[in-house]
Amino acid sequence: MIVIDSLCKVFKLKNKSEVIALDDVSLEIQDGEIFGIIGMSGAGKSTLIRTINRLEDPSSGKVIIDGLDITALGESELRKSRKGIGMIFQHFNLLSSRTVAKNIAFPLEIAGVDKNDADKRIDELLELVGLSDKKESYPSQLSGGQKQRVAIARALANNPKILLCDEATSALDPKTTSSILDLLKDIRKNLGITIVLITHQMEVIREICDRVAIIEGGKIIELGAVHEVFSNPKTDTAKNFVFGIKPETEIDDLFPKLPGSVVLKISYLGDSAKQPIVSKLIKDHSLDVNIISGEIDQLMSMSVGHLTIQLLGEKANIDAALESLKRQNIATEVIWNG
Ligand SMILES: Nc1ncnc2c1ncn2[C@@H]1O[C@H](COP(=O)(O)OP(=O)(O)OP(=O)(O)O)[C@@H](O)[C@H]1O
Repeated sequence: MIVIDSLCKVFKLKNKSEVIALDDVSLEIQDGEIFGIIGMSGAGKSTLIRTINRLEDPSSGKVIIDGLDITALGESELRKSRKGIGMIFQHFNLLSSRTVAKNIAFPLEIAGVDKNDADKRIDELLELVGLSDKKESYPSQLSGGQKQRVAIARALANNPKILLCDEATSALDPKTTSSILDLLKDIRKNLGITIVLITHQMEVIREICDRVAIIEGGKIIELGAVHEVFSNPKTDTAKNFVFGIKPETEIDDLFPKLPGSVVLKISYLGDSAKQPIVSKLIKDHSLDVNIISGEIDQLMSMSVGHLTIQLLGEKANIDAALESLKRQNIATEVIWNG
């Protein structure tokens, strides 16, 4: 388990001013979990993930991995414990003068692994990432997705228990992103390792994460199972990530401003996503329903539906409909009340 306890990071700038990149962050990440950290640019994502292997030293607070306080380690102990943590990056960071095999060999050489054992391990890793035929290629001869596969193989060379992914798919097109995310899912399933990733793409969180933390201004502002955050985002930032950054004025243009009508966003989970919610509203409460927008997100574990609808009818019927949605645990947010 990774325990991040009251972590703060303050960067002191040359002009004597300070930037608070992490502000009292506490988190627990379970073994075998795929944990996502999402935030806008400058929110503190990179700083946070880099404190887990101490590429960045925190100003205060602790990172404890399987009971070992990483923040208290000296250089040589840190080097040893880093073997248990692999990392991949947005721009792959491969050595351009080395072949694929030699890139993967690099951490094995540093760890002093015998040449025969290293060769065997390289072949296993190439098979795992589906690149056995590219063993003698150079990075410049590979596509972005293939480069990230080499980086993943290299990160896994010393059998780490944790894989840190720093915007690992941000430089890739959607199809390649999907194939890399599938590979990460397989790696978790087959090797049981813990994956911590940072991203600014909600699709990444949706496709592979079990839990997500939303970070803003160096603070965790929302944390929970992905389906919980998707079905009931609480902060404006979370809503923006979940619903997409659609200016209110854009939604405003999509419905007639009829007096007495109410416009609401509803989000519903799993089994309720399969219920005929709209037709029940019409039948049970004698309302007319105008559908303004809607989509269903397929998450790792379940589906979450989002609908923006306008209810038209008697006020008492609208109130009763809102009550019944609440009783069914369907998250609702009134965004316009005529
Ligand atoms: N070495 C540094 N020196 C000074 N300030 C820094 C340094 N590294 C990061 N910061 C500042 O700390 C804050 C958090 O930066 P960080 O890179 O962690 O954010 P991020 O969420 O990863 O952003 P992005 O998605 O743009 O990479 C920002 O205000 C950034 O300018």
